[in-house]
Amino acid sequence: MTNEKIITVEHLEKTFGDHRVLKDINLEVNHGEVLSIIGASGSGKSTLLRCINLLEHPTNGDIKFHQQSILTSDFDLTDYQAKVGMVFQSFNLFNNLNVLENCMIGQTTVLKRDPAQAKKVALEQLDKVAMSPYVNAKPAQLSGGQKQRVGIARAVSMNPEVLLFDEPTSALDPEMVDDVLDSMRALAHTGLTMILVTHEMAFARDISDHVVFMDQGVIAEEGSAEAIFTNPQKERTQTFLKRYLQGGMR
Ligand SMILES: Nc1ncnc2c1ncn2[C@@H]1O[C@H](COP(=O)(O)OP(=O)(O)OP(=O)(O)O)[C@@H](O)[C@H]1O
Repeated sequence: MTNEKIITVEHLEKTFGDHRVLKDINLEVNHGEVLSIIGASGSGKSTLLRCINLLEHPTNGDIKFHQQSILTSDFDLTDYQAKVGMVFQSFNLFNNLNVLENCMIGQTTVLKRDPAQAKKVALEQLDKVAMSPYVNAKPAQLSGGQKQRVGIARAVSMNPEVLLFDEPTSALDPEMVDDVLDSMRALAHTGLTMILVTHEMAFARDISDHVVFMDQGVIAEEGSAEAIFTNPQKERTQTFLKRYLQGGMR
């Protein structure tokens, strides 16, 4: 990890109708950092992540990528969304394409890589998530965990600077979760900058450099994984984590 800021969120607000979902969010993510965003359901975690890659447009405030606002009219959104990839809870694979094609299409259309190069990269990344035997399979033939590992291989094939994960294991059967977490752990060890929204507390504690606890649209507490999980200062954080422990923390 370095002190080079990749993403900076300043006074971010997001409102849906008259529902203020995000209130004055401020955040910095450094190169090589793994940031986990935790918090109760509905606290605004996914909305924050979706604002960071502009799947949602912020109502107020700013988001900077390498110190440059991503909200200006001349900002190259396609380029940004290639550099800041996303792994979705619901996989978002193309059902009519096979596994290999799913991992090639962004490379050939957005990055303009030639198909041979795109295939080489896709096969390397599929191998890393143990999906090489399934290159010709269609998504419908795969388990949820397998689909998510393809989702990770597809995202990494784009050679992103930052990878966002929006609850990547919450749609999976419990026995599939560990394989996906192992793939994410391996990625974190490569030094990739990662921001994840997760309900997997033990995993977040294990791999995060920085943890943000959200409550009702605000960052209620943030700090190192050690500080948040072993010595939370705010009562809201303590209550949230206690509830998780009682529910059987993974
Ligand atoms: N497109 C939308 N239109 C209206 N309200 C929305 C929209 N997206 C999110 N919300 C609302 O914003 C609030 C925060 O949702 P969000 O999905 O960000 O929470 P979360 O912390 O990620 O929750 P979970 O852990 O359950 O996924 C919720 O009340 C949700 O209903």
